[in-house]
Amino acid sequence: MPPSIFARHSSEIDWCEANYLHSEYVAEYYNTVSNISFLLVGPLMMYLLHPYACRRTLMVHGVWILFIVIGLFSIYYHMTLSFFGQLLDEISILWVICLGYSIWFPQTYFPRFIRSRGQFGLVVFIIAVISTLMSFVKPTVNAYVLNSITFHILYVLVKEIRKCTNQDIINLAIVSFCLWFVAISCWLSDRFLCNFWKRINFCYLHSFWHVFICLTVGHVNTVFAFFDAQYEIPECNLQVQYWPFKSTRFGLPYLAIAKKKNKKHC
Ligand SMILES: CCCCCCCC/C=C\CCCCCCCC(=O)N[C@@H](CO)[C@H](O)/C=C/CCCCCCCCCCCCC
Ligand SMILES: [Ca+2]
Ligand SMILES: [Zn+2]
Repeated sequence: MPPSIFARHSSEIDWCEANYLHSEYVAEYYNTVSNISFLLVGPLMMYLLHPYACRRTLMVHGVWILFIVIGLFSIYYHMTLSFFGQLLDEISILWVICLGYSIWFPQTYFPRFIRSRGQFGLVVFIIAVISTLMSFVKPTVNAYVLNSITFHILYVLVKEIRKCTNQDIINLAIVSFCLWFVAISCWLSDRFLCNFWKRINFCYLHSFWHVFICLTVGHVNTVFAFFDAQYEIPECNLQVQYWPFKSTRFGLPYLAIAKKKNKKHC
């Protein structure tokens, strides 16, 4: 009988960190614990982006709720290394990317046959359903396909940054790129250079990936939310602020809507 998809180690991927070293219940301890970053950043971004979400769409909160879900599924996956955990982790990433695209993908790049953001969202939804079904076909390639979507995000980012004159946003885009570069280097290195890391007894790069990709998403989201707000809610006064030190450029960035007189707030 084939092993159950819920069985421990039924996933075909085993990350570099040694298994069951710190607990008999948790396969990869640091890879599991590092997902706390998703559970912290998700609710915090929901709180910080509430004024923007009220003005633009409450679906923005959906992205961060799914972000928390990624963290929870990733905890389950690294605790068990089960095939079911792997699929939950990857499918939740797919859906948060799709929701992100349907909210923030700039209208100027919509294909010609699409006439509104609603139609675009429907097309993205259909692609998400088809991709979810396809993710069962060859699960080993899922993570690579998901990572390659980043190149399309980068392409759109570069096109928008070329038109941008706001130096804060340009800096934020550069920081986002650097964070992503560190994140993907950790992911690839953990995947392909594990023997080297084992030799120097440092097998924690996948947990670093969790933290850096979490920070990348917080940063790049602020850049796309800024572009989007310029197009979609031009009447609003936009400001990039940082948590917890509002007036510095250090911390977690978010898009704030500066209050204007005679405008209704939710
Ligand atoms: C118009 C653009 C909209 C942009 C929306 C971007 C929304 C991205 C949201 C969330 C992605 C979070 C991914 C976290 C993964 C955590 C779980 C994990 O580690 N899973 C691994 C197994 O444990 C698995 O192997 C990873 C698979 C690949 C994930 C690919 C993530 C792509 C993230 C894109 C980030 C944008 C970078 C932009 C660079 C400047
Ligand atoms: Ca392992
Ligand atoms: Zn992971």
